[in-house]
Amino acid sequence: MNLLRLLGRLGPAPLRRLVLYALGSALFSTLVLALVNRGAEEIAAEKADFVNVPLAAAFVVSVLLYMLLEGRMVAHLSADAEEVVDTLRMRLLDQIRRADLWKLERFGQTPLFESVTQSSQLISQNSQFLALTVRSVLLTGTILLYIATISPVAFLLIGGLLGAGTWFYVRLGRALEERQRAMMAEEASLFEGVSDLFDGFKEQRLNSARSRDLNAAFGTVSGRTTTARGAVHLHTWQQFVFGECAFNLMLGVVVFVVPSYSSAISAELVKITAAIFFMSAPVFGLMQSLAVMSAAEAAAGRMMALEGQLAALAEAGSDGPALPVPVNFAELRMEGVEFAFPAPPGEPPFAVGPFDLTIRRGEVIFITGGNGSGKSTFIKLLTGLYHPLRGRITVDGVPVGPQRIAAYRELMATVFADFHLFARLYGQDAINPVEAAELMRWMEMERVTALEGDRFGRRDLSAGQRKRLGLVAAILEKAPILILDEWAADQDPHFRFKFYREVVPELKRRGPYHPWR
Ligand SMILES: Nc1ncnc2c1ncn2[C@@H]1O[C@H](COP(=O)(O)OP(=O)(O)OP(=O)(O)O)[C@@H](O)[C@H]1O
Repeated sequence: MNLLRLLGRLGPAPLRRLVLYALGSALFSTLVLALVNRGAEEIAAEKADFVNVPLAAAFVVSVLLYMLLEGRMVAHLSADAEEVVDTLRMRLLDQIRRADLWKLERFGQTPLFESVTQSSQLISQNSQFLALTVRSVLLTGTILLYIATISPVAFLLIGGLLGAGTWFYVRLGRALEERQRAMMAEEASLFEGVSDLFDGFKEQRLNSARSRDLNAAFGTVSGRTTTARGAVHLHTWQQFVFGECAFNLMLGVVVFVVPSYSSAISAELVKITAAIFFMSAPVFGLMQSLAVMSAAEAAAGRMMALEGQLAALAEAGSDGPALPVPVNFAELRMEGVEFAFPAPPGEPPFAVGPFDLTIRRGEVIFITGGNGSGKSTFIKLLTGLYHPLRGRITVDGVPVGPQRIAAYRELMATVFADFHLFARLYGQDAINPVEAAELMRWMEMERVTALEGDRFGRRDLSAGQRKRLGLVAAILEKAPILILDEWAADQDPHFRFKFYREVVPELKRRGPYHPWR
């Protein structure tokens, strides 16, 4: 069981606690049944109405203890489930954070979004059903043992019938899992469709034919999702009806068939029948919770599988001890650096390099080339985000291997062509407000927004304005190397002129550490 495996990650205590509470609750629940049977037996024997006070008191105490243990079990399990989901979610986010860019780009975003949001929510919402499952299994077991004390033959018979019913039920459950997997795949396509609609909202709004066509494609995916969901609901219901019929059949066999063959059972038939009725609560509860929990089970399986897949996205050699690179370096060198994207079927791969290049401290370098010539790919290689297939990068002659790559990247502040402006300037603790205000003025942004602490007041800005904030943030990083990918492309003619004639020369003159005030 994936959920139990997941819970086991917190150590043995939560599982032990779950089983102990469930066992206690099952024992007191069975005691309630035994006391009711005993009371009924006494009334039948005395042939008179009377209250056996100690028996009634034991009954009340058993009910109270059963309720107390049940409440404790669910409370602990919910807290443990939240903890384990939180731990796993943070681990997945950590793995994503430290993944190799190139491998992550190929992996895609959909399974990551799904796991971090939908799957973790499914597990949190349905954790109490795990408690119900464990308690129901144990309660069914303790009632069977109670039946064994009344009649071993009935115990063997009911146990055998329950075993056979469970076997069929589990087989049906496997088919349900298949249908759930198909449903999840359709839901992932639906999710991609919604993302597409948002990303291309303007384009579809401007062209009615495109909008209709998109809607038709969306309708197909939505229809397939509905069919897949319908199949899951139908199968869940069929499985439940099968379980219910099988249980009632068992009751019928015990009451109508067995007495004709075994006088041993006939004598205790009322008590056994009462026990079977009592057993219906945990058995139906179990069927219900298994049906609800199968989605959470599958979600737990997906999250744990994703953990394994993300482990494969980790950067090679990133686990070793981190080594430094010279921060006050004189030169950075690319020696025979080559890289290639895997080729689409029937096409040659796109390859760049070999690059042989020396960049000296204080130099300004422009990289030019046509669209698709590989400028951004080169920058990803230069920043150490992509790893060369061949060749190496050195800093003052020190090769940047896997153990120095983290320190090497720290040398760079960047504004990529598709840069992202974070809600906060994460990682910049000591922002000088005077410097920040001066840079905002230089970027002609002081009337638009301001840096308030480590946040820009507004982020709903034009592409060119956002790039100017990106440049402010990058300069404030005070890294030895500043890399700007098509920075001026989004700027108006006035600021583009200022950028090339004033900003770049001034950045070169001052260097990274000169205060801005
Ligand atoms: N993640 C990727 N997977 C496969 N191929 C890619 C990937 N990223 C880029 N490419 C391919 O690499 C080539 C170079 O892309 P790159 O973005 O480096 O060009 P560029 O010079 O920056 O172009 P532009 O001036 O248009 O921004 C393109 O043909 C592109 O299809």
